[in-house]
Amino acid sequence: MEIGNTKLTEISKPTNSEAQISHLALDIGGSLIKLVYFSTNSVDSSSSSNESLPASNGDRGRHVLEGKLHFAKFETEKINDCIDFIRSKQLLHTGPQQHGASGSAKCIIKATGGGAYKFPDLFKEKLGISLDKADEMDCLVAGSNFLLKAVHPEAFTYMDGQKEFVKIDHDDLYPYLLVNIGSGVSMIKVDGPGKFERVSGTNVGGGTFWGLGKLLTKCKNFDELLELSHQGNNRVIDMLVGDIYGGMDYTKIGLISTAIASSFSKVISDDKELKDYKSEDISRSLLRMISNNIGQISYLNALRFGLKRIIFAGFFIRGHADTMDTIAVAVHFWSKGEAKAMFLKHEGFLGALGSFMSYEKHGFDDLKVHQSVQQSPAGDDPPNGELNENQSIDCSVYLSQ
Ligand SMILES: Nc1ncnc2c1ncn2[C@@H]1O[C@H](COP(=O)(O)OP(=O)(O)O)[C@@H](O)[C@H]1O
Ligand SMILES: CC(C)(COP(=O)(O)O)[C@@H](O)C(=O)NCCC(=O)O
Repeated sequence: MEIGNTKLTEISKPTNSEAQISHLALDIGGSLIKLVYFSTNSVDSSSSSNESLPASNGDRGRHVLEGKLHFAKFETEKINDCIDFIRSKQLLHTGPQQHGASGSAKCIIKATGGGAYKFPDLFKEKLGISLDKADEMDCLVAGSNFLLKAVHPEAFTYMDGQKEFVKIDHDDLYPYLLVNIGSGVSMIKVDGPGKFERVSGTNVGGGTFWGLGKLLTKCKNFDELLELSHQGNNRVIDMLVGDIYGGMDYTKIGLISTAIASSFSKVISDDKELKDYKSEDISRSLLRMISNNIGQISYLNALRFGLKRIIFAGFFIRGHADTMDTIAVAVHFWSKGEAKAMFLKHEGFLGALGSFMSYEKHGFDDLKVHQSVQQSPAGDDPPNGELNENQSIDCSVYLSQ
């Protein structure tokens, strides 16, 4: 299936049997840098590679590269690790160059996110590359549409600890609400390819969870904080409806006794200090507070525009059961089951994928990317049951001659 017309430059032929890496694109966010790059073993030639692909009339006479899309991420504060990675993987060796120009032509890499504005000099100085900026919202939407249309299994619902993959009907994809939970949160109404409006956002996002968590616990990294929340009990910190109503539900307004009436409020009446609370409990309360709040604001925005499908993405989610459960329950509760929360396997890479695909608008060749994509390996989740958002994607890149 053709997903986009991507204009990139030609890729130099491999000199050995090693994978050739090319077409690097970046999303440099407030918290994390995300990389997407393509690698191939087979560089064609129109004849040989085309034979191995489902030949449609429009594909005849094109060069075809079969390979994989790879994903990687780094903390933005450790940007030098990212630069070392790009250097060590030789991600720039076969990167985009001006068509017809010599190897010494300017090396340009597509980049989105705030860091594309903040760090151009660093990339120039350390790697000799220029960052070509792609708009963050454009990229998020392009990446989301790509994943929803071309990758299966990718989108799933999560309810009562069960994830269920959803095959999306291409004719029934739009409109939907895209909620990207990064450092902050953007809510985007998507009406079609490249047709969207950022309708809302909130500054209480993934960065808030990590920032407050770092202050209130001894956690040294995000994953540790997230992991702790698994073992925590938020009832120690949060005031529940039952705490206020003597153990009873408030049935008239639809609140059961175990619903959180007020996040963190139990600590007010406790004669305790921060050190007396377990990090596990703090982490869990924090995670539920932030996730529930985002779920509720998302639902309200879906309601504003009559949207039934809400796609949640961004690295805050991390395929984490409690996060997804809280968001899904919030959407279900507030919409009385009318709206559905959906999540993505490659949740954190929407911007980077969109950045990758944005070469079409600024390249020099008429190179087209057809992403006939399967998961690699075929749709299996890793044995520990965790969703592996870093899983590579098999695909084919078609270059017009
Ligand atoms: N290793 C990590 N370090 C920091 N934050 C992480 C990490 N993994 C996940 N996160 C969460 O993901 C958020 C960033 O998500 P992301 O979609 O990459 O947004 P941004 O583009 O703002 O960097 C962080 O605010 C934090 O909640
Ligand atoms: C400014 C941002 C688009 C930057 O994206 P991020 O790095 O957080 O992924 C995002 O943080 C955001 O939408 N913040 C919410 C701002 C608001 O609507 O109040």
